[in-house]
Amino acid sequence: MSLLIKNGIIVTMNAGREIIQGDVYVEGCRIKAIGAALTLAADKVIDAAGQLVIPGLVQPHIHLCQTLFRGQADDLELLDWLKQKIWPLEAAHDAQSIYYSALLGIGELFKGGTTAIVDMATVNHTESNFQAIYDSGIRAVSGKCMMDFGTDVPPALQDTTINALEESTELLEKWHGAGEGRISYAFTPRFAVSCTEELLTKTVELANKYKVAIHTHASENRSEVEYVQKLTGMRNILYLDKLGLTGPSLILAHCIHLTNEEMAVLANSQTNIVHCPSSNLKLGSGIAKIPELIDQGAAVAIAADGAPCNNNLDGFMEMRLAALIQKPFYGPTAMPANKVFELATLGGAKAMGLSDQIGSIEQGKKADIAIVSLGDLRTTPTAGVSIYTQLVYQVQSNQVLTTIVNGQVVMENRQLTTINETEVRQQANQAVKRIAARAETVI
Ligand SMILES: Nc1nc2[nH]cnc2c(=O)[nH]1
Repeated sequence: MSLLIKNGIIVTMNAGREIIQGDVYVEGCRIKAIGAALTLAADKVIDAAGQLVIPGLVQPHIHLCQTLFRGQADDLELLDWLKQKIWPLEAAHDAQSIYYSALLGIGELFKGGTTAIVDMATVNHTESNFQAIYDSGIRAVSGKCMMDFGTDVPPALQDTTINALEESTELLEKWHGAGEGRISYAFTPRFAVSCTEELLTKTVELANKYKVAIHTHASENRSEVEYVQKLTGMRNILYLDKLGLTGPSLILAHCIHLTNEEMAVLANSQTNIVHCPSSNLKLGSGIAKIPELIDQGAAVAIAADGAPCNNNLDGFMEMRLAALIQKPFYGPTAMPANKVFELATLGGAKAMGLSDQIGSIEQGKKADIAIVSLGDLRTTPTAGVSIYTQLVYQVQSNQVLTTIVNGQVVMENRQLTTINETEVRQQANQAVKRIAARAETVI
């Protein structure tokens, strides 16, 4: 299958950050040629005249299993939000509800131009989560959430250490590399609050053995950090570092409450930090010191987190917020639009360990692309306006017309092609009622 995207404004994000007026030719899953007026025949031609052709957004911290809980857990701080709402709801999931929760999330992500994610599933029915990832066509790193500790964790979500690791390894063996390499496995211990030292240590051993990533939450909330300090006698990041949970194959969500020493550890080890501005504001967690981390050379990406702490999975909203929230602290020059767009594309690709595959539109890279209309009042005028300004401050996700992952068109003219939107909405509405009845949580 070949695809020719014609006459677009191609925001390449290549090393020279070239913006090229022209065409992108895709063969199979890869970008084969970029240039003005390519004369290659293709199975399918998309006219992108006057539209932006951008690398798909990469969001390396999502909880697809939580999409079904959107709107059901407002106005709580992290640990109460987990204990009172999210854990009981996750514990009440069944295989079918996970499947539709994931498809609901992925459909929303495609409609907002996100082509790749790192996802933390829940403890049970992880197969269904992977099945939805597989069926939808999204590029994803995902893993079974592991928890083996904590009095407030519902029994249904608490594994033994050995069980958490064995089940994760079985899933890895089945799903790592599936979908022609579109799917990767990551070990995903939830956070230091609900994982024993043994689980974390063995996770590192297994991740090294299988050469896969580890994804976890870290230093998101003040009480979380205090709890870990009480438990271990150490600051959270220093504890994770001691156990081997820092470095380029680590993807740490949030990283808000950090000492200078912890910031240096993260930057020097090239640990991937995923900034989730909406979630951090909504849960009242705080504001990560992203400009300082960037100045120290840290690896930073941007993501929406799960639906119940956001309540959207919208990469454009996250970019805008990531730019705006730092300016009162660091001044208006902090987080310029071109830098923010870089974090949302190349930064995410790096976090996923896929810098050589995605994050930019370059010959030989995987065809993960979004086509964005500028034909909207909010993106007018265009003359003299930086493309990055448009993308970060003005474009809204409903201006994404077409989304392509691995050369497959997963949304065209705002119609999803791999997901039946009507069915997913119906199933999601039914499933959430089932879960409510089981969860004994007021929904
Ligand atoms: N935002 C967020 N933080 C967490 N920390 C541990 N679990 C979670 C979760 O599900 N969401």
